[in-house]
Amino acid sequence: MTPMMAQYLKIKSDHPGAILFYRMGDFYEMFFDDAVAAAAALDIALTKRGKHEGADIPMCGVPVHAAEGYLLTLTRKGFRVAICEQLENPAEAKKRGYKAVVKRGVTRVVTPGTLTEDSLLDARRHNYLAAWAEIRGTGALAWVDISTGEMTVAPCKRVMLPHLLSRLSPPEILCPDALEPELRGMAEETGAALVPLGAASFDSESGQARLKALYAVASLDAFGQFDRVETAALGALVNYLEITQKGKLPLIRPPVREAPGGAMAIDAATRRNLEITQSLSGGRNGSLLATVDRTVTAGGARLLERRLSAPSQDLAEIRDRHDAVEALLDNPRLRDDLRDALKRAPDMDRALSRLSLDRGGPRDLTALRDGLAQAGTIAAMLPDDLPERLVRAAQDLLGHEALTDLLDEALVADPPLLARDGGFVATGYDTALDEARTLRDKGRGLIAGLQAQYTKLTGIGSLKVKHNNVLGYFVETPATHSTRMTSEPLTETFIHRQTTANAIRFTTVELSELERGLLNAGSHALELEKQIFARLCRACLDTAASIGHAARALAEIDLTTGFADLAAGSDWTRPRMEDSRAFDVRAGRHPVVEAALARQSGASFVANDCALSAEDDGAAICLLTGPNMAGKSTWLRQNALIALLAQSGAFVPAREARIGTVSQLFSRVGAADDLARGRSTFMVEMVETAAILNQADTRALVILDEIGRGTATYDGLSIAWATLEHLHNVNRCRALFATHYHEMTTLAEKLDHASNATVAVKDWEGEVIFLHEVRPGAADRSYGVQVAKLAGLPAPVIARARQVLETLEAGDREGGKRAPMLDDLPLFAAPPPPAPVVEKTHPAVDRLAEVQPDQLTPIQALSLLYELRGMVRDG
Ligand SMILES: Nc1ncnc2c1ncn2[C@@H]1O[C@H](COP(=O)(O)OP(=O)(O)OP(=O)(O)O)[C@@H](O)[C@H]1O
Repeated sequence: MTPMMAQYLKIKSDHPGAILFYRMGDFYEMFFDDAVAAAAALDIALTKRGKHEGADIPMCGVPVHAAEGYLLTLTRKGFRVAICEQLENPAEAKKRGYKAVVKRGVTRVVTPGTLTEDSLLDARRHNYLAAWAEIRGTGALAWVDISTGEMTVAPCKRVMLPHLLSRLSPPEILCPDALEPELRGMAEETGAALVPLGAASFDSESGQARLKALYAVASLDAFGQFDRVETAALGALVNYLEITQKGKLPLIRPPVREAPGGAMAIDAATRRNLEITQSLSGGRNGSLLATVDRTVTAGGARLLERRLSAPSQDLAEIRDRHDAVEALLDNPRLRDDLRDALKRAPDMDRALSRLSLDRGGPRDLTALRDGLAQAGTIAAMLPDDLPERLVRAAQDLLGHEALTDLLDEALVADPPLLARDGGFVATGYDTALDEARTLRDKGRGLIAGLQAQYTKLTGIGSLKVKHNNVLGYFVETPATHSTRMTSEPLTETFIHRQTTANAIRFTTVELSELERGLLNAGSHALELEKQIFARLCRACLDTAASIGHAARALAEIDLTTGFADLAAGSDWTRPRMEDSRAFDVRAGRHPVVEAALARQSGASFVANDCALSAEDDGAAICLLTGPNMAGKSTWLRQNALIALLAQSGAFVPAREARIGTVSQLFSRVGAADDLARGRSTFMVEMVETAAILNQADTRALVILDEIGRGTATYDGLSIAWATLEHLHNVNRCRALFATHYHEMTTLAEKLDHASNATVAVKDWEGEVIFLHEVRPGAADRSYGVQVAKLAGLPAPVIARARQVLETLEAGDREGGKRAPMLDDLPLFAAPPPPAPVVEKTHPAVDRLAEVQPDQLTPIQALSLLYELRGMVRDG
């Protein structure tokens, strides 16, 4: 075995669960199974290199300069990648002996939850790493976004874990290895990679020690009270970061404990149904988030996603948010100015995080310089008679003059991406650097001057002084001059280096000396720039906490301005929030459907009321019936979204709204297939309904859309019936219930707190016209057949359906004789012949058909002729 392969195998054995990117010069190489897996995942060529134990060693590689793209693909596919770098250059290794292998070591393990590079992240979304801990039946989930430094922990029961995961969608979840089998299915459902760790990672005592060390504090009390299981989850996160970042810990803000009951509870199915951050087709387009997003900064966009994913239940907090939106709504000039200024504020959170991990570049420094300068400008724009929330944000933006002055003085306006090549420190900032640069530039000038000197000496006009990475500086002439150049007296000056097909290359003593001087000056300048870079990074990291506050304040101002802009542009209103169980919306609209209608056809959305206030300790249930396509689902969802938007801090698409805070939001749609989970349509529907009936409290808002439709009519009706009774009598919550079972409308008479509503349509010459108006009362019929006709079902099928429907309805009228009547309808009767296409004939032809020529007098015949001609002329 070669010494290099021995080194590879040793390093690989320390990282069994990751693909090892083994640095060899300008490439990261992969070997053995890693190579096979990576070649398939990355669609690159699999080759071989040497033999191990008699068999070929599979190998593949990616160029270092393009590695980020490949890392992205691998992490998206759920792989972890250990980056193994050369820790010395080959010359240093050679000093140890001819056969010495270059020292290598893993500098970082790239995993889906620990990304920081802009190119690997979506700027407008969070990227969370989560850890689940359990101690004697109590559980806690902790999560951190290392690209922004936010870390949170929440106590959580195991049954509620899927809901929390669906809110955060972390790409990677850590868990104690003993729990892995139980959690695997759950992780797969959320699309996360599950990483089992040994029990030691989750030990609460060591967790506490790790956290204390991280924040350099003697006790965690200053950050709040964390119980054992919460400390265990937080400690596991920190431990994992230590392992993957190889001791270089990112900047992490003190953990925030999310109290149970702080956020409106929304489970995974509800999130899917309401298409809050993702549409049913999977993308962001068509979601509520995409429709209401008017933010102009990445931080603002991330905050919006957080707020919509976890609306508040805290009345004071919600009113506070609305106050701020209202103030900016009333001040359009200020709003426009703020938005213009915010557009120029870079993403400081992510820049800071990269700097803390030594992964930053000069552009991260200028992001902080420009961001903090912009923060100052924005603070100056905010008058101090604004609501408390905005005044507080304005204060957080201030106080960074010293750092901005420093960065301003030290950096050029548009620096290069990497610190490696230098060229980012401004002239005039550091005298030693300026001198080194002058020397370097002078050297370049002198070398350029040599060309003229040598042209004169040789008399060869085409002689050039050139540079490449292999030879450095050299003199080149066309090959035709080779004899002259390699004979006396020119050989006294020119030393031959290389002959190519067309040219011949030389060096000279003078050129080499100048080059050495230039290289020395150049590397000295570079060294100085690197030192300055490190100093500037330290200066930024020393004030990291207050930069973080400024970044958060910018996000808050951006979100508030965005909400105000949305309210102004879309005619939204401030909801009146109460500590009650009111739900009274006047002229409400569905923001996403309204926007889609405006985009597609320019049609306007019909606004509808919803009076669903619950009194005393009773329920408030509205049973909605109405034809297919009338707008039932739209109405149901728009009311859920109005509650969600209101508690997120936004205004709502309605003329007026009075809402008592909602604790839990549930939304279910009957019968959506879930083949991936191997459950039948109906099973899914029932599991989800059961979850609501078991959990909904009196402050919940429940939306059930055609529950029961996935089974036979009578079973479905019975289940829907019993479900509604349970919601009314036991859960006693606010609920909207849409159904096609008209039989259920009688329930409204039987139950005290239930009412009927319907969506109006007009029947016009057998065609259905949708009015989209929700009114009190029950629907008379479904118009399913008419809707089917609109959808283009073949005419014979429609005709047959009408026939069946009439028979069934006749049976109903005669008192439940449904079955016998159906028997009368031969099931396999030949389909009725297609209705003959009746072409409308001209009235003149009809008139002519009536004529009996034998009974006409000549005069009558003549006048008939005139009459017919008249009819034809009139058209
Ligand atoms: N208030 C409204 N104003 C204008 N158009 C509307 C309104 N409500 C719904 N629509 C339009 O009608 C379409 C159908 O609405 P929706 O899906 O809510 O009907 P539905 O009654 O639930 O139908 P089904 O019973 O077949 O599921 C929507 O896609 C939308 O284009």
